Amino acid sequence: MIWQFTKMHGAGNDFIVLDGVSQPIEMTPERARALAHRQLGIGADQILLVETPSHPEADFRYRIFNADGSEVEHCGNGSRCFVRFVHEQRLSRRNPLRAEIATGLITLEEKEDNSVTVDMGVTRFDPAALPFDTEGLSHSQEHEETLWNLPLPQGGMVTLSTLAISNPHAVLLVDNIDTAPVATLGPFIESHPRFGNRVNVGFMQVVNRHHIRLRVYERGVGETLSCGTGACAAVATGIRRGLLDSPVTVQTRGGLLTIEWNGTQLKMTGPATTVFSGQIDIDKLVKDFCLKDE
Ligand SMILES: N[C@H](CCC[C@H](N)C(=O)O)C(=O)O
Repeated sequence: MIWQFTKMHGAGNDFIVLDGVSQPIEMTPERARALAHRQLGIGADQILLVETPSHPEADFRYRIFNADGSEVEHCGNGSRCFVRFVHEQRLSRRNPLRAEIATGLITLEEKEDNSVTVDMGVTRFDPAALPFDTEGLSHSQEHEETLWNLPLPQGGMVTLSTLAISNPHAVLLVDNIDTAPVATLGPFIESHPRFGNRVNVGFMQVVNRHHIRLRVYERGVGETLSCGTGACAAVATGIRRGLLDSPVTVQTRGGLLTIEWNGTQLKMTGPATTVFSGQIDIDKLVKDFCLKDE
């Protein structure tokens, strides 16, 4: 079966976007892994699927698959590409759009300056929202935020805060993201047994009260150039810790995002870029992909 696709990125976080409204797309973990594979497939951090909604107030359903094939609750950078794609493909001229995600509705708007603003939906701070097993962990309180101390295998511990921007996030404060142990601590925390659905891991450096630098080791992918929900998680955590004031510029390796948070409403503004469109024989791709030695 031939699928039309469009390759896009939001601040360097890259996606394969599929129109599941005009063409019959049945996504499986294996198909997502094959499409996202950097050598054997098209290559991407996530696959974004546009579908007809089931929610009466939504214009479209927005589904997200990580490079490891896992389907997840939200993708912030992807949501900006989602609305750009819907408009460019003339699936709708409505602006702003309402998209149905796993935990409810989000509102997406293309701005005059070509940026995109997204109302990111529900933000929850209780460990059960992730889920995160805090049994037996020491913790401290910093302003509104609870900081958990996670023991490290080699001794010592790492302090993190946790929240759900629909998807699960753990955020660590570091002095300098360029020397942060993202490659070691990232995977250790991402698949730590205390995180029942795994977790995205953000390393945040506070530059001033309106500016942070951020690196994210993403669940199901690894380190990406940028993570939209990770930027939201870092800013919400920083504000609750009394370190930041809204709005905050989030400097990622892939570009700048602006996050506004008033304690309930979380808004993200940033770029969305279309790189190229193409088509692929999905059955042949999966067949070839399965031949590789793993
Ligand atoms: N890896 C994330 C999904 C993509 C999030 C990120 N690409 C963003 O822009 O929010 C997760 O497993 O929850």
